[in-house]
Formats: sequence, C-alpha cells, structure tokens
Amino acid sequence: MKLFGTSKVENNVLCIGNIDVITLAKEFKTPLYIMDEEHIRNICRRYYDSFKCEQLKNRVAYAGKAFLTLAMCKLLAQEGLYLDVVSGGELYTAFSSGFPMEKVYFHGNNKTMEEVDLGVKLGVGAFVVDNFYEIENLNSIAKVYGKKQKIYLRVTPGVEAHTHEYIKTGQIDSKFGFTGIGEAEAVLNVAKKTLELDHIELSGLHCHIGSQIFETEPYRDAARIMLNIIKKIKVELDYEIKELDLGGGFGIYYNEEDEPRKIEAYTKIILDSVEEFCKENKMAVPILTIEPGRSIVGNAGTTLYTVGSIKDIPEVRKYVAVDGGMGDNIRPALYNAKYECVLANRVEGKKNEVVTIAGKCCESGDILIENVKLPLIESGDLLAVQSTGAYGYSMSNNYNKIPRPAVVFVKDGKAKLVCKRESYEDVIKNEINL
Ligand SMILES: Cc1ncc(COP(=O)(O)O)c(C=O)c1O
Ligand SMILES: N[C@@H](CCCC[NH3+])C(=O)O
Repeated sequence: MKLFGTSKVENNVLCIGNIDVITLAKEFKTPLYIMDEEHIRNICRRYYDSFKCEQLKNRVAYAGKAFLTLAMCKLLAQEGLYLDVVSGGELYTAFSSGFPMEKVYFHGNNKTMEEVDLGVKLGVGAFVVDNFYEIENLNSIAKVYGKKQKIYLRVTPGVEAHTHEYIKTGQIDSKFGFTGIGEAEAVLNVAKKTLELDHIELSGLHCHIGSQIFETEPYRDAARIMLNIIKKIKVELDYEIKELDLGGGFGIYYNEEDEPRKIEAYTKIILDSVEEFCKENKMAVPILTIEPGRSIVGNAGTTLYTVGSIKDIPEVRKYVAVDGGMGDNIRPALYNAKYECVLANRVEGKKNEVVTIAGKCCESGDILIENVKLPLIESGDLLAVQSTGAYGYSMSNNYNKIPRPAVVFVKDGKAKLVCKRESYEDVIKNEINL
C-alpha cells in the first residue's frame, strides 16, 4: 500500500487531510471523491518552483480536463498557475470562479463558433489552434470584437511516447494539430498565412505528446523538434516566435508496475534541453509553458465506497461490489487502468483474501479492480480506491441514471464540500415530461 500526500493510517483507519474516512463517510455519504488539498498545493508549488516560473516567466498551465471545479480554479489562481481549458464548459467554469482570463489557454481540435466567440469575448490569453478552419473563424470573430487574438499553433511533433494507444497524441497519425515532422511544411504554411491575418497574433507553438508518460527523453525530443520549427519560421518567414508550450502527460503511480519520475526530472529535462538547443543555435530562449493535469491531482484523489453485496464463487472468484463503479471511474473499463485500494475502516486485518472489486452498473465490464489482496471484507466496510483524482470526476457519467458522487477538499482536519452529490432530481433535470 502506498500512501500519498497527507494520507496516513491511524488506529487502523485511513485518514486524509487529518480526517478519518469513517467520519467523512458519515458526513458526506459514499461514494465520495476526497481531494487532499495540501497535496495538490504542494505539487503546484513544486511545478512552479522547478519550472522557474518566477525567474524565467515560464508558466505551468494546469490541464483542467483532469479535474475542474470552481474550487479547483480558485486554488490554481492562488498558486499562480495558468489554466488549459478544452471546451466552452471548462472555460465557463474558470470564468465563473473568477480565474484570470488572460491566464487561460483555450484548446480543442474542433471548437464551435460559439466557443470561439465566448473565448474571444471573455478575453482568454491564447487560443491553441489545431487547424486553419479555426484560425479563419477566430480572425473573423476577433475582428467583430476589435481585438487581436494571441494564438499558439498546435503541432504533432512525431514523437513516439510509450503509453496507452488511446492517450497518445504526439504521433503523426493524430486528429490533433498540424504535422510537424520533416520539413514541417504544414506548420510553415499555416504560420505564413496566419501572419497575413489582421486579428491574429502568432505568439507560440504548442505540442503535447501523450499522457501517463514515464520516460523523460521524449520531452527532449519534442523540445528539439519544436525549437527547430521556431528556427525555421525565423529563417524562412523572418518572424520570431517567443513562446513554446510543450504540453503535459507526466506519468504517476497507480500500481506497482508504474515507475514515474519525480516532477523535477521532467521540468529539468525540458529546461535543460531548451537551453541547450538555443545555445547551439544562438537563439533567444522562449517563454515556456507545460500543461500537467494528471500529475497535479491524480495521487491527491481517493474515492471512498461502501461495500454492499459479496458473491463468492468457490474456486473461481469472490466479487465484492461497491456503491459506485464505472459511472464515477470509467478508466478501468476504458483503458484497462489498474488501481490500488485499501480496506479503509480496517486497513490491517488478520486474514487476507484475494477479491475482485465490482461496480454497481449493469455491465459485466464494470470491474474496478481485479484480484486484489485485502483483509476479509464484510458488507458495510469502507473501501478506498487510491489515485483517482485525475480523470475520475471529470469523466464521470450518469450511466444507469446513477447520480454523480460529491467531491470534498480535505485539509488540516476540515472537509469542504466543493461539489454536491447529485440527486435523482438532478438526474432528470433536463428532461421534459410530455
Ligand atoms: C493538450 C493537452 N495538454 C495537457 C494534457 C494533460 O495531460 P496529463 O493529464 O497527462 O498531464 C492533455 C491530456 O492528455 C492534453 O491533451
Ligand atoms: N482521459 C485520459 C487522458 C486524457 C488524454 C487527454 N489528451 C485518462 O484518463 O488517462
């Protein structure tokens, strides 16, 4: 069992943010997403410091797709981070929280006209554009508002990162961005056309090579490819790109097979390789951005469930069902993602057994964890699945009309409700009873 942040075991009960989970379950019910606020803040600070945000004006833009709520936006603003949003809904969340719009990067491979309009109207810092269709729309909308909109061009650098097929994004065969390999003609052409538009300012280039990446070397490769394109744009178009965003994707620990590097190892290789390339090529070092999502919130989140039915099929398997499942954590079903868990109200028990943790959805694939060794479990026990802070709540759904769980931030013995548990009324709120 690995404990992150402020998680610890006291009197054989799991405690997070100095509150035991039995108390949290009583107050907020289960399933419950518990976010360790101190842990999130510590990671934000480690990124901010090690990426030299103060000294070099570099930026850490948290990728909101991992987990975004009003409270999270407030926390990010307090920690001095930027924010990457990928839809009108995420943008609206940030805006509603009072997050500074000039610190927002607006992503998305197919932004609608309404989304583009909202972004320009609210004054987002930069659009990360994926295609020329978007640039033209953006130029005409920015004209209506009498603005010159900053953009980054998203480039697929052709870097192979070893991760799950569904979460790779930097390879050439990708729906994202302009192809940036070889002579990078596609990027040069679009940069050239962009420079002719009156309401667009080409500020930077962007790439993102994938997610849950453990190696550091692909970031060096991506940095060099991107800087080479910046150099080409300077030589061929006589235009200096002053900003570079190298995306996120830094891997975290979910289970024993995962060997993530320290945050500082990723930030170091990026800073060093950019500096090295710029020195070799006598170029000015651009302002750098990274976009970590998972590595900021992943290990800070724990999902607390109550055990319900238990089905023992002798010599085959023992199913232990919890009161949540693929509605609150789709990742095991979607990516075959592996998690660890603890019997949270009796962390250590005398007899251990191997069980499979099943969800409550009407779907055979709704299995949260297969073959995990735990103390003998009884109905009514509390089970805590660890490292669910990223892409848990944000990918949650109402399959089987199951209401989404509540989210609490815990810190220094206090729990703050940041998202209410959905009610049955919420589940039908958009429906019309003809
Ligand atoms: C453009 C972009 N930036 C940042 C991220 C965040 O990735 P991660 O949560 O793996 O750090 C993603 C998701 O993979 C992304 O698509
Ligand atoms: N949702 C994915 C990662 C997101 C990839 C976004 N580009 C996950 O849970 O791992």
